[in-house]
Amino acid sequence: MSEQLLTVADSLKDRARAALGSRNLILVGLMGAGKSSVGRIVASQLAIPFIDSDLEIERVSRMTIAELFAAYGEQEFRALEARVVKRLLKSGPRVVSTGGGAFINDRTRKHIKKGGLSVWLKADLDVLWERVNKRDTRPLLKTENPKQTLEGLMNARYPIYAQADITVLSRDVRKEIMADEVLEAVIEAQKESAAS
Ligand SMILES: Nc1ncnc2c1ncn2[C@@H]1O[C@H](COP(=O)(O)OP(=O)(O)OP(=O)(O)O)[C@@H](O)[C@H]1O
Ligand SMILES: O=C(O)C1=C[C@@H](O)[C@@H](O)[C@H](O)C1
Ligand SMILES: [Mg+2]
Repeated sequence: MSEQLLTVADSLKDRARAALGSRNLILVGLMGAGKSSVGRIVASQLAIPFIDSDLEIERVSRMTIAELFAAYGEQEFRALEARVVKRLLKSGPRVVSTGGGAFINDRTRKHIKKGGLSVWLKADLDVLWERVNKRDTRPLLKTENPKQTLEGLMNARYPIYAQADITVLSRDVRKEIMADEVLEAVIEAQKESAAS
């Protein structure tokens, strides 16, 4: 990388870090959108802690998400998710990647709206399907036609994800590029809110 390009990359991180301040950055969106993998890179670029709410739920419960769904059902899982997300957002700055249904739950969405800047990683069906069909760990997709189920979730959830502060299109490009686009969007959002 040339010296000039290095400077541009550094200033992107620095400017995004300054724009975020002490707020949390919370990634929302459907399964496979890249919340966990892109979130981890964004946190490392900003040099702030990264936490994945699904992993935190598994850590505190000492069960996998699939086990939690099987043992207690989705409603109990959502109640636990709401408590965990609320706690994770108590202090900042952090990057918090949420589970796909977190922002859809009214209680959890309130915690997210109050707890920082939310970013929806929005992807189309084929991108999501290409990514999620490789693993069968997601309880909501254990259906006869998981691609159709995913499409149904998109239709039901996209109007709600659209309430996030920022939307970034999650495409078939390298995760590092997606992370840079999130940083750029954070800077833009701060400029817009300062101007209004
Ligand atoms: N930009 C990308 N390019 C290629 N592969 C990607 C990209 N983003 C994510 N992936 C891959 O897609 C899969 C799903 O990504 P990830 O786990 O980050 O999604 P998620 O939004 O956290 O999903 P979930 O809601 O199920 O936790 C992973 O295997 C990841 O490596
Ligand atoms: O989209 C969803 O509702 C979910 C997504 C995953 O991240 C997990 O939180 C769980 O499998 C539920
Ligand atoms: Mg994830």
